Amino acid sequence: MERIEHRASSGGWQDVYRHESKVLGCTMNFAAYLPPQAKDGKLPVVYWLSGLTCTEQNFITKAGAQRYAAEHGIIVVAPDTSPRGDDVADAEGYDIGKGAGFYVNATQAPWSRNYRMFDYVVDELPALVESELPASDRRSIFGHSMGGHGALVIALRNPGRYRSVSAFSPIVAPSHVPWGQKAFGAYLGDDREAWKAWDTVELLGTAKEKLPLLVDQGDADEFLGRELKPELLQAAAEKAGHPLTLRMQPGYDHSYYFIASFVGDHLAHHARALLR
Ligand SMILES: N[C@@H](CCC(=O)N[C@@H](CSC=O)C(=O)NCC(=O)O)C(=O)O
Repeated sequence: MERIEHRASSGGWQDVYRHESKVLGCTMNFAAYLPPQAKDGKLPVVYWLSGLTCTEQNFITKAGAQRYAAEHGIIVVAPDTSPRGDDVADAEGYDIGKGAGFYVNATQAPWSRNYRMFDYVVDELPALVESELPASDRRSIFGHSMGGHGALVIALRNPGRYRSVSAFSPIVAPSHVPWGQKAFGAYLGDDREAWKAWDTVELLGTAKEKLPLLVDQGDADEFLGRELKPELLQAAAEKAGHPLTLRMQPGYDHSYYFIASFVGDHLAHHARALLR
């Protein structure tokens, strides 16, 4: 892999790397914040998954996470949100195609050729990070909106792989909301049974590991009633006896101003799990 950005930040380094992804069949960028402690040995890693329209840049330039990662001594890795490049399938609209990979493994043409973000985030990216950076195999995961959905689904489908999970304004029931129905119909096809394996509220009923979920949701979020529906997560967690801390945050919208306001709490949550 090649380092394409290298900036001093909070005593460490905010880097961006470029590499050839075998899983996605294209060239990908990902961001990695290396705190000052990284010069002394391997550190745990928190993976951040961004939302619709994002690249690896949104989180590193808007969330202000570097100072908290430096305080705790954890690496933060933020991948792009879809495969990229001129040969990769795309479609009209910000909520499908490039920038909208939904962290699934697509089964339908033309998407199935490149859109395998689940395998990329779960396997290929950590293998690369843990071999090329001073990173251990202690992992946590969090994300926002489409990326919050991705973080929750990935943690629930991979018991034992992550020490903690959290989300900002996640799409908790993609099978039941317009963003998810559009993406899943395209990437996974019309059989709604196949969608259940990629839907947090469905997965909670059969989860093998009761990893506690931390979720922050702004009550002034413009997508709250139509796309996010945290009440469905609350009901599913209660029914399954799955530990959930759902914090409704008064006055906050869907933006990175919201994420920046609480990212310190989320990194403290992950540091407690990763460093004990
Ligand atoms: N109206 C926007 C819709 C896209 C948007 O709001 N994207 C969010 C994530 S939404 C769910 O995944 C985002 O993180 N945007 C990037 C940012 O830096 O704020 C549009 O049309 O673009």
